[in-house]
Amino acid sequence: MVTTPAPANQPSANQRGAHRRTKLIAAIDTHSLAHGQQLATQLNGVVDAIKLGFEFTYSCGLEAVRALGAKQGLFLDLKLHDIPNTVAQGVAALAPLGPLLMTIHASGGSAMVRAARNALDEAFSANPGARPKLIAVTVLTSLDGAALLELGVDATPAQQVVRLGRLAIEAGADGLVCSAHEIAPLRQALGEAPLLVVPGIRPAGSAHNDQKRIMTPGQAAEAGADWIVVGRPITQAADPAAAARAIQAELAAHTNP
Ligand SMILES: O=c1ccn([C@@H]2O[C@H](COP(=O)(O)O)[C@@H](O)[C@H]2O)c(=O)[nH]1
Repeated sequence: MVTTPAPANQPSANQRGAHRRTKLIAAIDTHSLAHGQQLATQLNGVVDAIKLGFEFTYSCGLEAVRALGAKQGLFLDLKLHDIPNTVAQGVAALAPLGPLLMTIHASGGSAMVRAARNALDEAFSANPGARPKLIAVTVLTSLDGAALLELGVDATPAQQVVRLGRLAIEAGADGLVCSAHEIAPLRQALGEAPLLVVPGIRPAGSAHNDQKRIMTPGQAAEAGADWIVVGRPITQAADPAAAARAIQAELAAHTNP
C-alpha cells in the first residue's frame, strides 16, 4: 500500500480546518447476552457503531455477534495474532459477520498483515466496497513505557506505535489502533490516509481503570482521531445513552463545522 508522507510539523486536524468528524464506538464488553442486547438497544442511534470483543464473542457466540451487528455498525475487535495462514483463514471466516472494522495485531508481522488483507480482498472480490476495513493494533493502550521495557522493547510507546503502524500500513492494513497520544506522530509519519481508531478514552473525572495512555474525547477529537472507542464510562454509567450523548456533544464541540 502506498502511503503519503505528510509535511514536517503537520498541524492538527482542527488546525487544518478539515472536517474530520470523530465518530464514537461503544465497547459492549459483557458476558451476558441480555445485557449486550439491552446496551445495543439503548445506544442505537446515539453512538456511531458498537464494538464487540473477546468477552461478548466468547461468552455469547458468533450468532449473537451477527444479530447485534446486523442492527448497527459493528467493530469486531478480536485482535487476531497467529501465523499468516491461520490469521488469513480467521479473517475470512469472520468477515461474513459484516463488520465495518476488524482487528489483527500489527506485532504478528508484515507477512501476517498482508495475508489477512489478501484474504479479505479475495473474499470481497465481487464487491470490494463491502470489505471490512482491516485495522492493526499497534501498542495496547494499557501499556506504558515500563511495560514495553518489561517486554524487551527499548522504545517509547510513540516510537513503537509508529514502527508497528508503518509496518502494518505498508503491508495492507487500512488503519491502526493507537492511543490519542500517538495520533500526531502517526500522521506525521504516515499521512492522512490510515484510519485511526482510538481507545483509552476517559471523560474528565472518570476512572482510568487499567488504561495507561488516555485522553478525553475532546482531546482525541482535537488530535484527529477518526473513531474513539469508549467502554466502561458508557456501559457502567447509570444511564449509558446519556453518557454516550455527553461524549458525542464533547466530540461535536471539538470538531470544525
Ligand atoms: O489498545 C487497545 C485496544 C483495544 N482496546 C479495547 O477498547 C475497549 C476500551 O474499553 P474501556 O472500558 O473504555 O477501557 C476495550 O474493549 C478494549 O478491549 C483497548 O482498550 N486498547
